[in-house]
Amino acid sequence: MRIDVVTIFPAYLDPLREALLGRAVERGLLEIAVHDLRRWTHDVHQAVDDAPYGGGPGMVMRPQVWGEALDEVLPAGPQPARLVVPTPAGRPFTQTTARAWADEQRLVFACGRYEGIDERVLLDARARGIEVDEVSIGDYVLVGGEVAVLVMVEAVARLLPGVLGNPRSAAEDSFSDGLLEGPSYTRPETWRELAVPDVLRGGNHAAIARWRRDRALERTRDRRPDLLDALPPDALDAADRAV
Ligand SMILES: NC(=O)c1ccno1
Repeated sequence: MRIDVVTIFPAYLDPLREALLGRAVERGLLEIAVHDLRRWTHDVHQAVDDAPYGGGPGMVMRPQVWGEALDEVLPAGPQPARLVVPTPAGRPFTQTTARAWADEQRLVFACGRYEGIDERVLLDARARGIEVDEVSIGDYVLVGGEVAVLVMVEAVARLLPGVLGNPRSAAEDSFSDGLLEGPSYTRPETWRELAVPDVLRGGNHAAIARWRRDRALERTRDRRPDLLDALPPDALDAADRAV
C-alpha cells in the first residue's frame, strides 16, 4: 500500500517513521510520502488560505493550491486511489473503515486546517472519478487533520499482512467480534496483593475462552451498549445471553 499525506505541517507526520510503522516502511510493507502543500503556492507569502465567502470566523483553504497539489499527487485517470479528508463533519472512522481501507492500493490524506478546505476541491476530485471520504475520528474538533491522519494510518497499517508480529493480534483485538476486548494479565501471579484470575492459570482453554468472552460481554455492556445493540441477532448464544 502507498500512502500520501498533503499538509502544511509535514513534521507533524514524522511519527509515521517511528516504531511499528517505521519498520513496516523499512521492510517494504508500506510506502509513505508526505508532501508540503506550500510547494503548490506561487506567491511570496505561500498563502494557502483566504477569507470565507459569506463571512464568519476563520479562514478557508484555497482551492487553487489544493487543486494543483492533488493534480500531482492524485493524477487523473483510472487509479484505485481513495482521497481521505479528516473533518469533525465527517462520517465516523471505525475499525470497519480501517479494515476496508487496508485492502486499498493507495490512500491519499488531505489535511485541512483553519475552517477547512474549499468544498470545490472535493467536488472536483469526485468529478475526476476519485473516491472521496470525509471522516471523523471522534466528536471533537482538532486544530487540523494531521493528528487524525496519524490515528487512521496506524489503525489501517497494523492490519496489513506482515506488519504485526502475530496476525492473531489483529484478529482478536477489540471490535474484531463486535465486542470490546476484556482485561489482560501477565506475570507476576500476584502484584500488590492482586492475583491473576485462577482460570487464566489453569490451562483449561475452553474455560479460558469462556471467561474472556464473559469479561468482553460485561465490559461492552458497561461501556458501549451500542455495540451490543448493533450485533447481528445470532451473534450471542445462550451462554452469552446469560452473562
Ligand atoms: N474529529 C476529527 O476527526 C477532526 C479532524 C479535524 N478536526 O477534527
